[in-house]
Amino acid sequence: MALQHNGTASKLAKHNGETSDHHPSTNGKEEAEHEHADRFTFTSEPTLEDIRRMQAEFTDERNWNQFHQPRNLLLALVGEVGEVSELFQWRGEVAEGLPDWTEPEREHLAQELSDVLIYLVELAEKCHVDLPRAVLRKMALNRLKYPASKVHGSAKKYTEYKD
Ligand SMILES: Nc1ccn([C@H]2C[C@H](O)[C@@H](COP(=O)(O)OP(=O)(O)OP(=O)(O)O)O2)c(=O)n1
Repeated sequence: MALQHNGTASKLAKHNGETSDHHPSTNGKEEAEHEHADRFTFTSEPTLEDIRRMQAEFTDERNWNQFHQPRNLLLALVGEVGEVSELFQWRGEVAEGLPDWTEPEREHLAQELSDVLIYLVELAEKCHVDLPRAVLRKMALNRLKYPASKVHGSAKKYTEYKD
């Protein structure tokens, strides 16, 4: 299912029995503060492993594995990030949900972000990084580096905190 830009996908995901990621919090107040009634959510599939497998099938069918070494994939990834940047270029700040964007513009963005994800997943595969596991480890590190009680409401980098 295509991802949608407003509450629709969120409601649809919930309607389908899917729930968004839940991170346990220590008390109900914190929970209430973090609760965003209409926060956008993804559908749960395909997983990153599904995407890895589908892209592997795509490249195998075309005998393109010979071109998909880590460095080439990194360059392809950066190129696609550039294409995402082009869509935002010269527009000024853009509000969440991209309210002023046309449907073709939204679809173009969805395609370019998908290209980024596809190359990112394949780069991780070719570097033998188990991306879903790695992101859990990294998020755990981020939580340690930026304790909510210490940094709440501040966007300073962790090196800027005196302690
Ligand atoms: N050697 C290639 C070429 C393409 N693709 C796949 C992965 C990307 O999802 C998409 C990239 O295709 P293009 O290079 O044609 O880039 P765009 O789709 O962004 O087209 P354009 O550059 O015209 O916007 O196709 C791939 O895996 N390996």
